[in-house]
Formats: sequence, structure tokens, C-alpha cells
Amino acid sequence: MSAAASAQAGAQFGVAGLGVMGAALALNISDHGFKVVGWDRDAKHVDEVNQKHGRPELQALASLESFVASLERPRRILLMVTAGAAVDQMLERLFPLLSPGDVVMDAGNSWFQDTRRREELCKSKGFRFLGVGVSGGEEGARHGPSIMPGGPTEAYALVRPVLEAIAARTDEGLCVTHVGPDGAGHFVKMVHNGIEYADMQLLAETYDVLRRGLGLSADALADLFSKWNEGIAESFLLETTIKVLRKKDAQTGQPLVDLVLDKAGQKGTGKWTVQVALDLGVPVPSIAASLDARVLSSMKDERVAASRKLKGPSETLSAEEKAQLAQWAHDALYAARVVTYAQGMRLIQAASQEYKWNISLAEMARIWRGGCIIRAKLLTPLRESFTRQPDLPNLLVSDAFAPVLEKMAPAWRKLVGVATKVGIPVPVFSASLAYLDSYRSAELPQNLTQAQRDAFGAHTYQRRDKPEAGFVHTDWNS
Ligand SMILES: NC(=O)C1=CN([C@@H]2O[C@H](COP(=O)(O)OP(=O)(O)OC[C@H]3O[C@@H](n4cnc5c(N)ncnc54)[C@H](OP(=O)(O)O)[C@@H]3O)[C@@H](O)[C@H]2O)C=CC1
Ligand SMILES: O=C(CO)[C@H](O)[C@H](O)COP(=O)(O)O
Repeated sequence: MSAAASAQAGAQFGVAGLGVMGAALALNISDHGFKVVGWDRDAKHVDEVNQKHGRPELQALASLESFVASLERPRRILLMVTAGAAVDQMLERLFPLLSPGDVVMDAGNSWFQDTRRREELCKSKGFRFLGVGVSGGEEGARHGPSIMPGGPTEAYALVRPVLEAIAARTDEGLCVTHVGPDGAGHFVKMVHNGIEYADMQLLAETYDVLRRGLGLSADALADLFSKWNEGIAESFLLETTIKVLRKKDAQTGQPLVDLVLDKAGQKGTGKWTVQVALDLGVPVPSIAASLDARVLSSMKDERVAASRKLKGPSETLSAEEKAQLAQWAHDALYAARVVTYAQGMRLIQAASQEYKWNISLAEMARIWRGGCIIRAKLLTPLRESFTRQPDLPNLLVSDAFAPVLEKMAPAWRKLVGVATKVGIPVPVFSASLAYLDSYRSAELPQNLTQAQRDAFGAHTYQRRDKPEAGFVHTDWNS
């Protein structure tokens, strides 16, 4: 054993992958009195942890063999590497070094079906595997993330003291719980990110309507949003928006946000959320619209060319509309946000039924209340709703939210109406409102759709007046 490894012999926890999140988690774990050993394939990351963050409880090693050998058994190893092939490569490298009963956690944003496969693979070799969703970015990982572990309960029991020590805490409890078996943790983290996409897009649309509609500067918007953040709309993402709007460019003195190119990237979790929602037959139009908004934003050159050819409406906002716009935007933001969380919860509920995960939606709301990117005040009534009625079919019909939506919908409709009138795109505000209107409609026009299907493809239909007849077909040509 190398000198470095022996110095850390008897380490209680290992973190493999010392990038942004891995280094922050390793420091957080060592803050809580655990003896931690780290590893990274890049010597730069190893040196950085040892030199910049040098402390007796944390040592980074460049040798994977020494890293594994330095851990007490059963070993507890957290992988924090790029999601995808890197996780499989790490497992292949670790397998020859591990002992039966060791626990490997994948804490990246992995595709939940990969997690299910990896757990089976590890089990077949006598190892334990957990798919662990982590949210909160670098700051959260460093000082208290929200943690969503999924996998075998006996594996969770072995890592629980560490995860509970490092997780965020709120007055509703620790922001970690065992989500469920196999891919449940990564599934919940994926949906968390889908909600994140939709909420971010709602904030972008709010910003756009107010800056274009009222001509508000970044500072004026930050002032307005700061007031909102003291009330029911309070959220981490709103707080982040305020921080971004206030930041000045060091070179020009201008608001930095005005200098940021309007192209949003994505790493895949939002896309997966929409794909799996389609597979499970759960409508998530707000999340899908936010994904499309990022994709459309990335087509900058095409949009610039199109803007020269496709002119928008010449109408402008009236003085009365301008006077009310900020209040409409506030109510619309809150109500549309409720709808996006409702879609996400419904998706988790559907997956939990499909895969028999037995996920508690109330517990998910509780562990999202602190540490994570989608933490928001509305999660408290959301948790209470699912605590009172665990099988609530949709948050929109809960006693906590139905009256709020009723109260705020008129302002929301006004916002979508005026934005549409002057040609400001509000895809998530509109998609969320259409979802609400569809969900609350006892009658939808799909009688026509079904009749069309039968008319051109003999796909049959059911009669309202004769339900006992089952599926029937008509010759629509005669
Ligand atoms: N950043 C964030 O806010 C959040 C990120 N995540 C997820 O956490 C994971 C890590 O993200 P983050 O820390 O931001 O990313 P970084 O790019 O900072 O770190 C990725 C780490 O993975 C290592 N790595 C990549 N490929 C391999 C491989 N084939 N074998 C071994 N190591 C490899 C990198 O090593 P090297 O430097 O040598 O390339 C690096 O140490 C991702 O799944 C991400 O989606 C989750 C929540 C929040
Ligand atoms: O998981 C996260 C937060 O919860 C990461 O920040 C993730 O990278 C965000 O997704 P994307 O990069 O697609 O915007």
C-alpha cells in the first residue's frame, strides 16, 4: 500500500470523481466527522482537493487500487462522474477490487433504466448498488443537498448515517429519505429536473413579458421579484433569478444578464422526463414546452433570419394593461408553477405504480423543501395535500390548491392574452393553462377525434347513449 493510502487507511467513505459535485460532497461528508477518501482519474482534481482543501479527514488519491484498499468494509463508495458510459466504466474498473457486500452509489444524473440494469449487475456479483439523486448544485453538495436514494433497503441502511449527516435540513425534517427500490431515486431526480426546466422557463417568460411589456430594467425586475420572494411565490429559483438580474458585468458595468447569449443548453434529464411521460401516458405539457423552448432558443441563427421575414402584431399594451401586468404576472407565475409541480407528481405516481416502487409523494415534497433547485414555499401545502390524501389523483383538485387556482386563473388568462396580443411567446404559461382547462373540462372535443379515427380507419368508438354496446363502427360514407 502506498504511503498516501496508508495515511487514510480505515476510511469510512469513498468518493470517486472529484469534479464540481464530487469534491463538494467529499468536503461536506468530511465536515461531519467521517474519514473520507477521494479518487479522480485526473491528477489535477486530486491535487486540488489535497492542496486547496487539505484536512486530515479527507485525502484524495490518484490510484483507484489504493482508494479501494483504504476503505473499511463493507466499503461505501459514491460515484460522482459524468452520467452514462463513465458510470459503467467505473463499475467495470471497481468490480475486481471490491468485496462481497460492498455498496456502490451512483450519485450522478443517471437514466433510471440504467440504474435498474446496474443494480442487477452488481447484485449478480455480490455487490450492493444504489442510484442516488442529488440536487442543489455545487453549493448544495457542499453545505446540504436534497438526496433521493433508491435501491435495496439493506444497502441504504449502510449509507444512511452519512447521507443523513450531509443532507439539508428544514423544519419539516431531513432532506433525504429512502425513495424506493431500484431506479426510484434516479427517476424522482429526473422528474425534479423536469419541474426545474418548467419553472425556469416560467421565470424566463415572466422576465420577458415584464421587460418587453413594461420596459423594466434588470434592476427594476430584481426589485419586483424580491418583493414577490417574500410571499407565496418564494422559491430558490426566484432567488437565483434575482441574483442573476443584479449581477453587473465587471468590464462594461451593464447587467450581465443582458450580455448573455439567449441560447439555453441541456444535459438530458428534461428530455428523459418527457420521453418517459409519453411512455407512461402521463401528460406533462408544461415540461415538454420548456424543453422545446430551450431547443428553439438554441436555433439562434434561424430565429434571427426568421425575425426579418415574419413580422409580429403591431398592437401594444394599453395603459390599463400595463398598470396590472405585474400583478397578473405574479399570480400567473404561482398558478402555472402549481400546474408544473402537479404534472411532475402525477408522473412519479404513475411510475411508482408501474414499477411497484411505493413512493410517498408527501415524502418527496418534504425532501425537496430544502437543499434542492426546486425548493419552494408551495412544497409545504403540496406535502400536506399528499399527506392527507396519498392517492390524490392530481394536485389541481386538492383542497389546498383548487381554490388558489380558481382565484389566480383570471390574472393568468389576462397575462397569456396580452402576451399573445403583442406577440411575446409564453409557451409554458399557455401550455400550463391549457392543461388546467383540459383537466377541468368534463367535456372535451375528442368525440370528434374519435369519430374521425373511425371514419378513416375503422378504429371504432363508444356511444354515450349506449355504453353497454361497447366499441362500435359506423360507415361514415353512407
Ligand atoms: N453540476 C451540478 O449542478 C449537478 C450535477 N449533477 C450530476 O453529477 C454528475 C457529476 O457532475 P459534475 O460534478 O457537475 O461534473 P464534472 O464535469 O465537474 O465532474 C465529472 C467527473 O466525472 C469524471 N469522469 C468523466 N468521465 C469519466 C470516466 N470515464 N471515468 C472516470 N471518471 C470520469 C471527471 O473526470 P475528469 O475531470 O478527468 O474528466 C470528473 O471528475 C453528473 O451526472 C451530473 O449530471 C447532479 C446534480 C447537480
Ligand atoms: O441536476 C441538476 C440540478 O438539479 C444539474 O444542474 C443539471 O445539470 C441541470 O440540468 P441541465 O444541465 O439539463 O439544465
